[in-house]
Amino acid sequence: MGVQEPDLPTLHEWAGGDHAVRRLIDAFYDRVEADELLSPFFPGGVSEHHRDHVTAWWAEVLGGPTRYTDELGGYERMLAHHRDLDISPTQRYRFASTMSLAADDAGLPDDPEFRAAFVGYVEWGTRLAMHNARPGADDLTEHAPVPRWGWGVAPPWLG
Ligand code: HEM
Repeated sequence: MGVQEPDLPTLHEWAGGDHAVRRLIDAFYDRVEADELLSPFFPGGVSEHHRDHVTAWWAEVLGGPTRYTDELGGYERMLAHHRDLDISPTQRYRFASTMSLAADDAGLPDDPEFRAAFVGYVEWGTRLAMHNARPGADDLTEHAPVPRWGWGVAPPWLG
């Protein structure tokens, strides 16, 4: 999974590295904790443990360190966490649009190329999450690599 883009910075580098990804995830879950559609998924709030693990997932997806695969259980652990969550289309959309707002909160680069790649992954990932979360689903992809997202059709403007 993932397009080889050897001459380009990774999305992780462009975003500002691990610290920027952590700022994104904190901004996102701070909003989730206050959201009437999303907070019920996280009774008692979103733990440090969860924030750290999801940061590792995102850093890896964006082309950074592979800690989620190497130390945290990889795709299979992510899949296990979404099984049977029963995510509605309205909740999926709220999740995706909240990620976009969190990217602003966290001061991630706002160039159109980065944001297009970012929301492309958010749209893809949330739709897969909703699919994987159907109660009793028995047709899921059980094993896969953690995805590595790229710039797609609009690479960064490097002058
Ligand atoms: C781009 C989309 C998504 C990504 C990248 C993502 C990523 C992850 C990851 C990596 C975990 C496991 C964390 C760990 O290892 O401990 C997780 C858990 C979880 N996700 Fe997602 N997720 C996405 C979409 C969603 C959506 C749309 C919802 C609900 C609206 C959701 C709700 C949850 C919940 C409630 C857990 C924790 C479940 C538990 O602790 O048992 N996720 N997510």
